[in-house]
Amino acid sequence: MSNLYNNLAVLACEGWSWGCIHAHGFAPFMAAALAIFCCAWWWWVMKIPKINPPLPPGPLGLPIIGNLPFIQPELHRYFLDLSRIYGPIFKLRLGRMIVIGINSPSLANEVLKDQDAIFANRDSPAAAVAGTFGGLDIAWRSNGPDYNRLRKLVMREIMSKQGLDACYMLRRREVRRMVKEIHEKVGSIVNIDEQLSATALRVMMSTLWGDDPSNLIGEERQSKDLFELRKQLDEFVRTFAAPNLSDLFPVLAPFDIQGIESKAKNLLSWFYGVFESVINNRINIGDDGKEKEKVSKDFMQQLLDLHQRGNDKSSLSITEVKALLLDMMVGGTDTIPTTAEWAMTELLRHPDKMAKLVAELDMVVGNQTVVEECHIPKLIYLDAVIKETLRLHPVVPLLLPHVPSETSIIGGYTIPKDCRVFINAWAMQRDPKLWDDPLRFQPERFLESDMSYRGNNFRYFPFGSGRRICVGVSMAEKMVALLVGSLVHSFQWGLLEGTKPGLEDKFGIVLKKAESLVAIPIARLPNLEQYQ
Ligand code: HEM
Repeated sequence: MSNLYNNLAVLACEGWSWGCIHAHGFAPFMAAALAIFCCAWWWWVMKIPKINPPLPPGPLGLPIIGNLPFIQPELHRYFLDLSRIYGPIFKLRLGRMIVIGINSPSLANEVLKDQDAIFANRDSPAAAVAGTFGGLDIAWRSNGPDYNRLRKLVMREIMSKQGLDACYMLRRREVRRMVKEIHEKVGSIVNIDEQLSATALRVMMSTLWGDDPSNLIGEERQSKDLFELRKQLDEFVRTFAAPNLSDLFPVLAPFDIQGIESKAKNLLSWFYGVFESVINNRINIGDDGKEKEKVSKDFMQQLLDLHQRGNDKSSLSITEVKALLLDMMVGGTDTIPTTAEWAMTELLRHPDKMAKLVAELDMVVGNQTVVEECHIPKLIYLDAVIKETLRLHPVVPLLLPHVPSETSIIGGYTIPKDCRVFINAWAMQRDPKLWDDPLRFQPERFLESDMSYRGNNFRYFPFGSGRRICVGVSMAEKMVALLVGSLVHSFQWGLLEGTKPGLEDKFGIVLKKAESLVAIPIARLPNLEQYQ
């Protein structure tokens, strides 16, 4: 986003300096232009229809572009600052788009619970339409019967306990591979971010389609390997996050001035190629009875089973299968490792909490075996550590934008149909009015509480709430616990002399750490086999 703002700033400054240099000859012209501009502004402000009840308060913008030039790139902080000035509900205008910011549990409750059916819509940005098979996935699909069908299928068949249990061995294999890789580096500096990101990507790939990811792409392995996939995924997310003039000024949409839609299409066809070859591979394997037996029930198999149900209500088209694969890959590959990295950061900053977690792991898991998913329900302190991490560092800080399907009233203000509503979970989860000593990392606050990830309490909802709550909650819960539990159980972690990991974040679709976490591992477990 900052690029656009920088460009706007540069344009403004260039225009200004040009005006100054040539000021002599152009003074009357400039005065006339200024007068016309003021009239246009006045006309524009007056022409805004008076709505009753009014729109929420917010900063006054410029004609046509609205508040666009004044937006700060760290949106979660900027929205908090605005709510300090204008109150817990405020409005911005970006070109034709109205943005509503929400920063109080009672208003979040109105949007995500009382009026959930109205606010459960999404309006796919132009890049999402181009980049997700026309918005056929879950994340960008408008609310309605098709969305409900797709979501129910995924929740019932894939994210259910049985669905997730069916591919546990695939998750386990990749986590064990990470532990082995780190063990080869004991005593030296390890980039925890790199280890977690590579593992999460492998986990997502093997969970999605089972095989060893490096063998996936067959002959094209050299060019489309894991790193290429990572690069393309990053590019995909960047393309979505880029502010697009087509969204702010729909009249410009046919021209795709920034080339964002065509880039999204190119990326899509790259992923399309990968999925196509994986699906064909799978269908071929499926033809061979013997091979079929070997294939674990990964997501791909489960989705293809749904596809093969033909015209049944619960069937999926092959395009929907691909759109869902992309959704899962984008949804899971950044959020999970980023959360695990934040948890490790907080633990390394708080040796007393780390010691408590080590004690719990030693008691529940012991030192003769390794952390397995069956241990997770007994690891109460680990659960509290992850909950506290997601309170302070919710990786999707403003949720995804909710779009009302009809004009409605929230907090006594009119919220127009089709505007974008951003709910600042990050700010609420750090609000001193809602939490004692909110900036302190204190997992113990979750030991006595019944707060869950299900979005039933609007002081704490890192996965969102209502119909649009994250579909990957159960998978994320298992994966983050397995990753953090395995890192802490297998190694004792030290920091470089005189350093302490920082807490600075950088805003994006996923709120990441500004600097990667590095630390030095020492093996804790007695048997070499525990690292194989
Ligand atoms: C720590 C990990 C994760 C966090 C904190 C997280 C958080 C979120 C949040 C806040 C939303 C938006 C909810 C809303 O708009 O109200 C969301 C949506 C979504 N997430 Fe996650 N997520 C995580 C992991 C995952 C995983 C592992 C997957 C899939 C494998 C996933 C797939 C999705 C999808 C498809 C949506 C769109 C749901 C819809 O629009 O109906 N997420 N997630």
